Amino acid sequence: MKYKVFVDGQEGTTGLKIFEYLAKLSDIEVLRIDSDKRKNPEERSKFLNGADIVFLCLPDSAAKESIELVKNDKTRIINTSTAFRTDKNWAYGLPELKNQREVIQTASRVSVPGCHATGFILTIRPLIEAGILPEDYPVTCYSLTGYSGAGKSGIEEYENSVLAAERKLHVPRHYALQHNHKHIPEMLMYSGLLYEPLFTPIKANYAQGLAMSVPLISRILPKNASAKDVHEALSAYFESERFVHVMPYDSEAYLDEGQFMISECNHTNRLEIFVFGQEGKVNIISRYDNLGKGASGAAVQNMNIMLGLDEGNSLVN
Ligand SMILES: NC(=O)C1=CN([C@@H]2O[C@H](COP(=O)(O)OP(=O)(O)OC[C@H]3O[C@@H](n4cnc5c(N)ncnc54)[C@H](OP(=O)(O)O)[C@@H]3O)[C@@H](O)[C@H]2O)C=CC1
Ligand SMILES: CC(=O)N[C@@H](CCC(=O)OP(=O)(O)O)C(=O)O
Repeated sequence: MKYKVFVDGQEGTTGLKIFEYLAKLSDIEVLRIDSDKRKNPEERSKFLNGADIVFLCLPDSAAKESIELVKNDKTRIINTSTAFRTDKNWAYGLPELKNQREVIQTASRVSVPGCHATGFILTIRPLIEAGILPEDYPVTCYSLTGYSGAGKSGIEEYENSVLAAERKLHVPRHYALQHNHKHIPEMLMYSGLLYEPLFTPIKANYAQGLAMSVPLISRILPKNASAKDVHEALSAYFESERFVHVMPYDSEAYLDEGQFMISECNHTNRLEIFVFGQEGKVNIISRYDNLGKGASGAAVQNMNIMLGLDEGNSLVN
């Protein structure tokens, strides 16, 4: 028997990428809604209720509408938007967190983590659990991302040369400077921190690839923990993970003339964590594809877990 899968938002950035992954799977029958009816609630309702698994790849408001349209107990939902990530009735789809795989396996509602939140939580939570980072540490972090994270309209701004020139988009931009980025609530809830991190995202003129950087200062860590201690704790936590890899300590060999390469995980579901450090200063950088482990890849990984399939199905090249 094949599982029936419907992608609500099939023509958007995340939806299209999920389709690419699903096309490689033989256990899946993809249900396709007519393009001109894709926003018609009545038509969507038939697909939503006829599927075993639904991916919601929609703006928050439309995702909430889809949930209202599901009238049975059978359809299991994977939502890529921010709408339900801190809702206790939804499982948080980050299987690399301790015991989270088991939660996802049996859940009927799973939220795919936000792209910035993914690298942040995977950096902070293991360090708190290892007793290296106190839960009240005043964490700051910044993330450099490609513009595809902004969806169709955001991509259009950058790829339409007239619009891009008008808005001077050739240079990087800080945003959410009022400390109001939509990922902060989930970053707080799942990192184990007591207080919100001070988070600054930066969007730049390239399509794909994200690097989340978290600096730490040893002298305010318990036992003056060093970069090497941080590296050891993260390596132990992710030791047996397939998609999260802690790279060799102080990985000069992975730099290009001393400079970090953001896009090396593009078109994969891989997330790589680097720890750099010197004289009591620790810099942890995770890099991944915002459309891979930051969105569509993570969504498909969750589906594989929910259906009891091999977790890497269609995700490993
Ligand atoms: N891009 C990324 O890197 C990431 C995105 N996300 C989240 O995933 C969700 C989807 O994002 P993304 O794919 O980038 O967004 P896009 O804007 O690229 O795509 C959204 C799709 O939803 C469709 N849509 C809008 N309203 C409705 C509706 N009422 N009924 C049915 N379809 C509708 C749009 O239609 P139309 O084709 O007419 O525009 C579009 O095809 C968002 O909530 C986003 O925040 C999450 C992680 C990363
Ligand atoms: C470049 C860009 O604009 N990125 C988006 C995040 C993309 C993402 O992860 O959005 P969801 O929370 O909806 O999943 C942003 O920072 O708002």
